[in-house]
Amino acid sequence: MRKQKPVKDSFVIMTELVLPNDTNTLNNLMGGRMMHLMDIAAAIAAQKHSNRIVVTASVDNVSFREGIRLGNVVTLQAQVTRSFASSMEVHIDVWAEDIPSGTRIKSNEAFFTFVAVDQSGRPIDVPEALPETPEEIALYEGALRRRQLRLVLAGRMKPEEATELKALFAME
Ligand SMILES: CCCCCCCCCCCCCCCC(=O)SCCNC(=O)CCNC(=O)[C@H](O)C(C)(C)COP(=O)(O)OP(=O)(O)OC[C@H]1O[C@@H](n2cnc3c(N)ncnc32)[C@H](O)[C@@H]1OP(=O)(O)O
Repeated sequence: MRKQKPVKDSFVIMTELVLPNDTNTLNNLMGGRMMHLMDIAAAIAAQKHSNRIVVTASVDNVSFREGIRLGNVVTLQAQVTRSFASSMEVHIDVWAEDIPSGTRIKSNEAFFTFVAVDQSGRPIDVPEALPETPEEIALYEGALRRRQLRLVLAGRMKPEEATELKALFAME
């Protein structure tokens, strides 16, 4: 039987200060720099779940809703939502805080997929993920649908095999 682990055991919180080297000419945090931070935080969550080396397989849509300013404190919170055979979906929330004014805004969120690999880079099975809270259960239940969508978009699944997606769009 596959080992089981509560999703909360993978929780990661990472805090960074936006410095001049991280910004564009408008003093906003550059998107690529933010993606880098998100990749690291989400990868650590996947490693905590799998106790394995992980590689980033894909990143779902990331929209930059609000610019993050020079001097802001960026907080990233990542947690595994569900695991499949060797892959894990990780949800990540990004917050920006301006400490002098006491304001804190949610900048963006995203889903990353990581694959656990052995020393030769071959995919290897990971523990099952157990959601407990209502929020964790909602993310767990949506994960199969999101997996099918990203695999179809990556050309790794035929649309007709995406049963969860078909059910979503099925008309009475
Ligand atoms: C020694 C330890 C030190 C630790 C110290 C601490 C470090 C502190 C942390 C810092 C960590 C930084 C982490 C950065 C991590 C990178 O940036 S890694 C670099 C970027 N990523 C890569 O180079 C990955 C390159 N791609 C690959 O290696 C292979 O395509 C993959 C992803 C392993 C898949 O291999 P494959 O042979 O195609 O395998 P296949 O059996 O078809 O699929 C395996 C799984 O991948 C899934 N998959 C494949 N493609 C996709 C896709 N496009 N979308 C979603 N899922 C996919 C499949 O659905 C399948 O899932 P399961 O059904 O098994 O659950």
